[in-house]
Amino acid sequence: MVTGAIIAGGRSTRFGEADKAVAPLAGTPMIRRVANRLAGTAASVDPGGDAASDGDPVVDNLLVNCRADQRAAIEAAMGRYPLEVRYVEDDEPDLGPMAGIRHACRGAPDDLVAVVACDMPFVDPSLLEYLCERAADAEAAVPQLNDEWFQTTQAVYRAEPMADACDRALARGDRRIIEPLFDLEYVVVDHDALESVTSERTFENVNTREELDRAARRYRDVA
Ligand SMILES: Nc1nc2c(ncn2[C@@H]2O[C@H](COP(=O)(O)OP(=O)(O)OP(=O)(O)O)[C@@H](O)[C@H]2O)c(=O)[nH]1
Ligand SMILES: [Mg+2]
Repeated sequence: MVTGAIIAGGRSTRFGEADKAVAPLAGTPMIRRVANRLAGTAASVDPGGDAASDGDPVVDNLLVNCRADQRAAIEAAMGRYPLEVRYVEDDEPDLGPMAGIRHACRGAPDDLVAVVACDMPFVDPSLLEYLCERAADAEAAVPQLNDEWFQTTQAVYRAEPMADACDRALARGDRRIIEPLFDLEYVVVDHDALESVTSERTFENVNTREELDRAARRYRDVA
């Protein structure tokens, strides 16, 4: 069983005043686009697009991690899902994405946690399925596009060991998102493996208004 965990506790500073998690992307809040892809829900709940998310859910439960002050807007932005959606709030804000992943792993009802940042609206469900397979005999499966860049915010973790590793890193004052990995038995999913299951678009993330506009144009193309 797998929990799909959307990490949304950031301040969206490059985006401006608004919270990018709930910003409309081609008419649908970005976080909902991410959730739709995990939940396999498409036209029925999301008129106007996202054919790419049509299909079976790749997760058994959904979880959203955010700050307490974001919660109401995010709940309003999320769709209705046949899966349970849990909300896990940061106990202390602004500790960074790794602290968000820690909360997600602590709050997940399943042993495996497929983490996706709220600003990755093109996340490919088949990649998440593949990462879950690769994590079968490990504590994490993390994509690596080139020699140094680990895609830690679109990766699969085993809930308890990852939460413990995050706690240890944070306890020694290290907030780097990569840090807990070195404490785990992790599998690197390299470029060739990635190429066989998905395209780099799955990792495209939205940081600015311009990137949101560009993503919206692409969304209309794939819908
Ligand atoms: N829980 C939690 N999540 C965070 C935090 N900072 C970033 N994130 C999430 O991590 C993911 C990647 O972070 P960024 O792309 O830097 O997003 P951001 O920090 O909101 O945006 P910027 O302020 O422009 O850097 C996004 O899904 C964010 O919501 C944090 O302090 N706590
Ligand atoms: Mg940031």
